[in-house]
Amino acid sequence: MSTIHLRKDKWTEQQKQLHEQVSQLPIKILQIGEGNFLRGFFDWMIYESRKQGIYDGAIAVTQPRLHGKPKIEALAKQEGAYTLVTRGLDQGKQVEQKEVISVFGAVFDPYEYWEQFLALARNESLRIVVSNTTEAGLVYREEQLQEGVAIQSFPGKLTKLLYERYQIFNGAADKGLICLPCELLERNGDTLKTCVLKYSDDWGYPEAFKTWVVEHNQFLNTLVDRIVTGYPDEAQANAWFEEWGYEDTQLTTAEPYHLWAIEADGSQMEKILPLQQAGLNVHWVDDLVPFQLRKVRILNGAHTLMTPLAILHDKEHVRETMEDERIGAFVRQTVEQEIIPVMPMDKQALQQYAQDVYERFLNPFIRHRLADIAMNSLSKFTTRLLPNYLYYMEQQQSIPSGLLQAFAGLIRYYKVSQAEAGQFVGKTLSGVTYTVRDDEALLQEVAAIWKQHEQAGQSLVDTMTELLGKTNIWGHQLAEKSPELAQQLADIIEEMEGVSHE
Ligand SMILES: NC(=O)c1ccc[n+]([C@@H]2O[C@H](COP(=O)([O-])OP(=O)(O)OC[C@H]3O[C@@H](n4cnc5c(N)ncnc54)[C@H](O)[C@@H]3O)[C@@H](O)[C@H]2O)c1
Ligand SMILES: O=P(O)(O)OC[C@@H](O)[C@@H](O)[C@H](O)[C@H](O)CO
Repeated sequence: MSTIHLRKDKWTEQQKQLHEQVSQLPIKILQIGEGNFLRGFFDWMIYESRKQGIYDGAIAVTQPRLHGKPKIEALAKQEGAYTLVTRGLDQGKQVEQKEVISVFGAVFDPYEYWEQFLALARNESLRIVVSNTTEAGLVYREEQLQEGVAIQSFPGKLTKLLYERYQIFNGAADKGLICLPCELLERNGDTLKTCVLKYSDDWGYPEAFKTWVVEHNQFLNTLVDRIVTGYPDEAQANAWFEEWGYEDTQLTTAEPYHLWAIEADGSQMEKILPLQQAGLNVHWVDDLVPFQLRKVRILNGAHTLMTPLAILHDKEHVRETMEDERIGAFVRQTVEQEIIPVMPMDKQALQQYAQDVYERFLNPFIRHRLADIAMNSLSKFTTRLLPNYLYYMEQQQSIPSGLLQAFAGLIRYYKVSQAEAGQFVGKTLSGVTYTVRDDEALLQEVAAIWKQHEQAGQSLVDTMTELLGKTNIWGHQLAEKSPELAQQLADIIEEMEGVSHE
């Protein structure tokens, strides 16, 4: 069967027209991240705005990691066009909508085409930089600046791009960019700005440049919310391809619900990015914190809570996990009794939000793979659940048993060994192999610690103590901060494994 770009006869007239136009439009947006989420969220929003004739820019999309090359190449091969299927319940009504999205005016690998990346700096139309590189990608990591060699990290690449732009336009006030990071980190815009300034210091960029960065560029704090489930299972994908008359390796699926809260002056921003005008659920707000706390702690917190444990129990999807009597109840109880009580907000509204979230998790049309959610679980646990755990301990003077259980699940999930270069595998409680995706250096560290337990006979408690001592993972010296934790985790893991105590 032919791929999507070879069967435009199967597209609607509007889709064909918008696709033909996109290569003629000025590039107004640089997108760092080719993943499912941005394609099912931001790119869809731009497409919706284009459809209504209220946005006339194209996006240059690049991948944030060297090894994302195959994906960006696959997207480029199909002329940047891909299918998005939105399925689920929308205000109680069942909806299923299929759209060929076409918003990319350039699709390229920035590592191979570094000059093309830097050339974006001199593009006068460029206004926005949008990113989603997961929490692991929005970090500062020391890097050397080498002439002609691509910067590895996302914030590093952005710094270099901004510096080029600053030089080309002599620090013109109107040439600053607006960054819209979508990474689920609290105050993601502030974090990005801090990284840019740190790289500027490292690379000896002048103070005047840093002033320009701060005064004439915007690093907006944003909070995204939409469950984007990516490529569906093979049977569903094949059934659709049969029906549509073309194949699409970049097909992605999403729920109808979407929300984007952005800390910015909406009256100004809508002139540049008319998202509210397009009828999208976008909120320009003065204070993102309430949106942030509610969503990251409850929705993402619940995902982070359930994922390692559910995978260890051979579950594959969120819905079946929520439907599982034991794990489903564990998730609800932990959210309601350990997460919500320590949040400084109206508890009743939070409990209602949690109920809505469970409904979204139970969406019968969505198959949200735990394996996808599991990516970079170490940093997610550290940013989403660990602060909650520590705060609960301090505030309530007791152990939050659900969060502790989730912590033990996380650590047991990371009982990995290196299968081949860059690939780390673990085994579920019933012995099924799974692959863990996380920062390679961290995985190596964790695998080395588990190896001492597995092969050198180190006790489980000592192994836990060593793991808890890793401040680079937890941001705290947990072994010292909470001396009893190693024993508690070891007990839970032993119980999980079915090892009886003497
Ligand atoms: N899929 C969703 O429903 C959804 C919704 C909201 C937020 N998110 C966030 O998006 C992330 C997952 O993205 P996705 O669903 O598009 O998955 P994906 O696997 O399709 O894409 C992940 C993207 O992040 C990049 N990435 C991963 N690790 C990185 C690292 N260490 N450094 C730099 N880049 C890295 C990948 O190259 C890719 O571009 C999660 O962190 C999640 O919090 C996802
Ligand atoms: O990788 P995470 O944990 O940040 O995100 C996985 C899911 O929690 C995430 O994809 C949610 O579905 C999304 O954040 C909903 O808005």
